[in-house]
Amino acid sequence: MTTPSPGVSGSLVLDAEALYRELLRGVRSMLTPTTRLAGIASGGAWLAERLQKDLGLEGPAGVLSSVMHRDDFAQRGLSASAQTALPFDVNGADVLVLDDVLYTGRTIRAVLNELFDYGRPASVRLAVLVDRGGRELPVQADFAAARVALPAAQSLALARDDSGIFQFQVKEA
Ligand SMILES: O=P(O)(O)OC[C@H]1O[C@H](OP(=O)(O)OP(=O)(O)O)[C@H](O)[C@@H]1O
Ligand SMILES: O=c1cc[nH]c(=O)[nH]1
Repeated sequence: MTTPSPGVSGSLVLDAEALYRELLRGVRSMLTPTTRLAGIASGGAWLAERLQKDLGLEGPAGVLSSVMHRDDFAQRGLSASAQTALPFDVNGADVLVLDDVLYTGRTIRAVLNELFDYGRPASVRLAVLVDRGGRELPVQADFAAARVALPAAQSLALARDDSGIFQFQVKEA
């Protein structure tokens, strides 16, 4: 699955800032007056925070942690990543979940469980910077700024430099 997208060319060249601009465009087109943003810790939380500002939305974006519902909790245990913080009533909310990378879909399954611990949203949608394929669960993004086929031996994570500019870090597993 490889779809040419802004910021993606050749084997693997990802311009995270170009992808962010594409994500901003996509999320803007998805917004309704009742949409609430919630980013998945940690990469998705930075994204949601920046989108919240760039879209001129009031208050902080929500943060969702996958930690308590991960299916590999027994191996990983509690990590130091951010805790869930949802500055809105989840009951009846239209939640737009943000993440940097969608891979197996296991993180999304875990954060949906986390979200539903806080209430019963009216709707939940998902927007990501990169869908790298490799799904192990029936999960899909409503919007992906790029779709690339990445070898299982590589991992991709969003990072920020000191001035807040996004970069992708590609690591060999
Ligand atoms: O679809 P999946 O196979 O679950 O993978 C995608 C998740 O993996 C990465 O998070 P990671 O757990 O590495 O944490 P991080 O955001 O703190 O880097 C990424 O940020 C996604 O949240
Ligand atoms: O629940 C989860 C989330 C991400 N990755 C996993 O292996 N399990």
